[in-house]
Amino acid sequence: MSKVSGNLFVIAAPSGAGKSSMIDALLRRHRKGSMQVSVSTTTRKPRPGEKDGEHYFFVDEETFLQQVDAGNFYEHAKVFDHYYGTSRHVIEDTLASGVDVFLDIDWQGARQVKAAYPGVHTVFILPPSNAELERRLRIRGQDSDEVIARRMAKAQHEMAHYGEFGYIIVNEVFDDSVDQLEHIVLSQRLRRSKQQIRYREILQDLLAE
Ligand SMILES: Nc1nc2c(ncn2[C@@H]2O[C@H](COP(=O)(O)OP(=O)(O)O)[C@@H](O)[C@H]2O)c(=O)[nH]1
Ligand SMILES: Nc1ncnc2c1ncn2[C@@H]1O[C@H](COP(=O)(O)OP(=O)(O)O)[C@@H](O)[C@H]1O
Repeated sequence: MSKVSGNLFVIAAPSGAGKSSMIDALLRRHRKGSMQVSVSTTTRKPRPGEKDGEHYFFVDEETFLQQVDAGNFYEHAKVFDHYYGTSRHVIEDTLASGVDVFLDIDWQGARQVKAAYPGVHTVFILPPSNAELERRLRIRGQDSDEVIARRMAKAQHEMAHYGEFGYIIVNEVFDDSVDQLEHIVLSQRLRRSKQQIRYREILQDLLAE
């Protein structure tokens, strides 16, 4: 029988809640390549320090829409002013190779993935308070006051959809939050491999008769 396939996780959060730091910390705990974050394609411009193919694949709008027409995206959405999409073949090939995949996407993308792939596990990360969210956006030091005010307003839209997610993590104490995320990922992996072993046993019995 084929190898146990990877699990698919959607991880969403308002900007500044700590999602990237948590995913990075989890990947550092599991360096053997058993988990990976999908790199999305976007029409937004790269920020200083962002590398094409590492943070995003940066394309213009025409190229993005051609890729939509060609069916290259597993899901795509316009998030405020820009298009974002998840590459179909990367997801399918990576999962088939037994690696768990994390999608860092917004609530609109999460809805599409749930419809296309009912086995997906969805996680929403919340900050402990609005004041702490704003503080984290400030300590990150990337944005002006105006951009921070915009992100805080966007956060309200994003957080309104928390109820559509299967798991909620309130990222208060950082290491505890990474533990919770790790627990979700590893327990789903164990569940899947147990299931697969059980199927194997049943099939062996059935085919032997
Ligand atoms: N639907 C969808 N959303 C995405 C994708 N990639 C990124 N996003 C979301 O787009 C939003 C903006 O991301 P980004 O431009 O990196 O800005 P920031 O997260 O606000 O710093 C975030 O909510 C991301 O989770 C994708 O492939 N599909
Ligand atoms: N639990 C936490 N307590 C305090 N600071 C945190 C916590 N989690 C993340 N941070 C900090 O908050 C800022 C935003 O985190 P980041 O991972 O960039 O957020 P996101 O990817 O959700 O936009 C970073 O400076 C990060 O170090």
